[in-house]
Amino acid sequence: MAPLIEVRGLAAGYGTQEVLTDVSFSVEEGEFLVILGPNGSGKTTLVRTLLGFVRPMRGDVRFGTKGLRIGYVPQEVDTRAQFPATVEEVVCSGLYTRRLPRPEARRRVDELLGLLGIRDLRRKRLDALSGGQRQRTLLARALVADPDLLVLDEPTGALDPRTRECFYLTLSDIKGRHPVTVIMVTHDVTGVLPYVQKVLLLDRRVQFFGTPEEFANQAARHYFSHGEVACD
Ligand SMILES: Nc1ncnc2c1ncn2[C@@H]1O[C@H](COP(=O)(O)OP(=O)(O)OP(=O)(O)O)[C@@H](O)[C@H]1O
Repeated sequence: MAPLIEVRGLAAGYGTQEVLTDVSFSVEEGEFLVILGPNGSGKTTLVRTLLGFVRPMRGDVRFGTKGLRIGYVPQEVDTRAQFPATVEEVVCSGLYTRRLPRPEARRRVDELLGLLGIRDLRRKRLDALSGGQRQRTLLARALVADPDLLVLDEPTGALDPRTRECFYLTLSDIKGRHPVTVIMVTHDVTGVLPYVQKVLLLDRRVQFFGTPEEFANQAARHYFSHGEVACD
């Protein structure tokens, strides 16, 4: 069977500036891939290229399935910004493109609120939540449309280690119930490794691509010795 996503010889960037060079890797259906790398190494650029927001300069991104449904949680920019919508409204907005009958939409929103442990917060405004609660809301919004692929760009950046662990556990639980492929960018190297099947270490080019076990044996020492984990 063809991989869900296959990236071959990809070069991408902005204007004439090439940020990514010769990037190749693949993601199988149902896998959890984590993208690691120092600040400015091109992780967000790679994610934005996969999503079609940045056009490849060379090479290509191939999807094994047509009409793939994608849920996306972008990098959090301003955690204190005013956001006058409730948790329920934000989660519901993930269904705008789905044209579901109202009872079905309500059922899905309620299921996700329950799964992510934020049902009690449904009438609260997004800007009145803690970082962890807000990330759960955004994850629920991405999941409510039942995506085949979930793309998360540093979803745990603002979370303390315990809340982060909780986030990964919730994600694993959801992956156990819904067959979803996950691609996640993070600086939390040690925390995320137990939950993933593949690791991509990026520094404008692919420095490593393989299993977490291979990463721990071959690449992690090099990565830590360069102090990259310090950016976390
Ligand atoms: N919209 C843009 N226009 C021009 N250059 C950009 C743009 N976005 C990112 N860049 C540049 O591309 C390079 C890679 O940035 P990118 O955000 O992909 O890295 P990153 O690995 O996600 O970084 P971080 O870990 O800090 O989030 C940087 O040099 C950045 O300045």
